[in-house]
Amino acid sequence: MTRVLIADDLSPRAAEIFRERGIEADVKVGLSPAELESIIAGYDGLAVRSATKATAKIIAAATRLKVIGRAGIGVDNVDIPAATQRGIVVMNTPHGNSVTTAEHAIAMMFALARQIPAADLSTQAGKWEKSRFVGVELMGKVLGIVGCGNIGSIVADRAQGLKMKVIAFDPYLSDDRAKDLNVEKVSLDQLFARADFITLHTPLTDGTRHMINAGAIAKMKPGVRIINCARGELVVEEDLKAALASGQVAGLALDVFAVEPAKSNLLFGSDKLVATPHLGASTAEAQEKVALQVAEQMADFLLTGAVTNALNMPSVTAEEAPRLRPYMALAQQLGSFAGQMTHSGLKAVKIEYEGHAAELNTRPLTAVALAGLLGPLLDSVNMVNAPVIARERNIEVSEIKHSRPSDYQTLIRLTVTTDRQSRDVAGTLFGGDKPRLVQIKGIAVEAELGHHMLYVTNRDKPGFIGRLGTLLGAEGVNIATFHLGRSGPGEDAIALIEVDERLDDALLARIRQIPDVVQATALSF
Ligand SMILES: NC(=O)C1=CN([C@@H]2O[C@H](COP(=O)(O)OP(=O)(O)OC[C@H]3O[C@@H](n4cnc5c(N)ncnc54)[C@H](O)[C@@H]3O)[C@@H](O)[C@H]2O)C=CC1
Ligand SMILES: O=C(O)C(=O)COP(=O)(O)O
Repeated sequence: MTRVLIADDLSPRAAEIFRERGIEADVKVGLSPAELESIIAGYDGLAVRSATKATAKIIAAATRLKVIGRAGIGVDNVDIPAATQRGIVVMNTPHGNSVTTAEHAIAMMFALARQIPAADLSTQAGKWEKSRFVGVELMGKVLGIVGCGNIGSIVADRAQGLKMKVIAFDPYLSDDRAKDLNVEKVSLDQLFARADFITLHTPLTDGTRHMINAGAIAKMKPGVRIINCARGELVVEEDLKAALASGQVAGLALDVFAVEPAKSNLLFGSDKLVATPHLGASTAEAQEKVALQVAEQMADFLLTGAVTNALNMPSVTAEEAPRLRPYMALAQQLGSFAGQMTHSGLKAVKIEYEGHAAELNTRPLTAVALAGLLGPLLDSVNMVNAPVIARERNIEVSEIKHSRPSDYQTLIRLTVTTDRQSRDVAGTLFGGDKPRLVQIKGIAVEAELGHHMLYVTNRDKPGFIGRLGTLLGAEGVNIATFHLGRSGPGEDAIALIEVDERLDDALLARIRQIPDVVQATALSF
């Protein structure tokens, strides 16, 4: 039975959905890394929020795992390269909590502007310090948004409703999108120089880690207020502490910390700090949405092969998945056929799609063809890691969709170039769903690939088929199907023979001794 582990505090909807779809769901929140490592081998799926760290060590122990689902946005707690290497799909729910998180950033901005947490404490302590808590108005102030993606854009929209002037730094924000958002695109230095409030909404990456450091703070407007509802490590906490002390930063609102859970932190204790315990995504609405989305996405993938919001493989919609399935089988077989024939250094792979195949979402097909190709050469290859492995090994991969008419209604052709030669193999679907090889090295055949095959190339001479059949019969090899092709009378010929068991090397050597045989190979599919 398919089994999923829910390792963080997800809405109960997630477990319900898994169970409704026939997947066993274990909810085990608060496992230590060692506990998680010791049980993860029993699961096909792992659902997390930000607390569980899916490290390379955990992933190495996850021998059965196929998918990690993040009920939320940030995936910095998942070692994606390690997951990819092991062929595990990593998916998130990119929109489910963005409004909620943007609203938290706006709430934090108000909390800073009017010192609401400190005023609340003082008032409830019976102090009535009206003159201590004089705030600043937001209208007309400049809000600098660093990272204007899903959440940043919603913050921009809400801030405009408050009549703030919104400027943004985001290297990937297009001019058109900035115009649509009514946001002024600026450089990071301009943003630092002009903003009264700065709010961070980038992912944590090597490029964004510690971007708010002493050097950056020095470029900011004196008295700036900073809000971070993205990731703790975007800032250098020590530098912010110094800036709060000097007054360069007048207020700081943090929802996220370098080390979480932040039971203690060097910034704690300042009345200029407003802190929340990573609550950005924590509303009933957002949690319901992300739990539902992640469970649906993971169940779809585990049960149907549909891929939504994956960070390390191309998407396959639920409608496409059944249509792509026979093509996946064909692409895998073509790749595997070529891979089993390839013994020297692979240099390039070309995958061509003709007819109906050219109208499909071909990226997953290319990925599966690569997996088929690399599978016989390497351990643990699947469609998730095959494109990465090909890239790492400098194998040039090209994908071509032909709009020209084809002899076949649908055709996939794989051309593999090695140090020594180029070899191509093409296949189609008979009756819409049955994979058939129709061309090998330019020679037409019509072969269904069985579990065990014998592939022979020979010169087309009378008597060859009889001699081969006699030898196989004498050795007690049962022939299931026999397919022949030749480029012309007396020219190159091929035979693809389905046999009940894989032929051993001794028998292959004897087949190679039959006059006119060029090559004999046992293939398994
Ligand atoms: N506090 C919380 O509970 C939550 C925190 N988050 C955090 O918020 C982050 C952003 O989420 P979304 O807006 O949905 O992601 P997104 O991917 O839609 O937007 C991120 C934006 O950052 C930009 N960016 C990347 N590198 C940059 C750089 N060096 N400088 C400036 N901009 C850069 C990207 O171009 C993109 O537009 C997440 O990665 C996550 O870490 C998300 C949800 C809840
Ligand atoms: O979605 C995100 O990126 C978040 O940071 C939310 O984290 P959480 O699911 O609340 O632990």
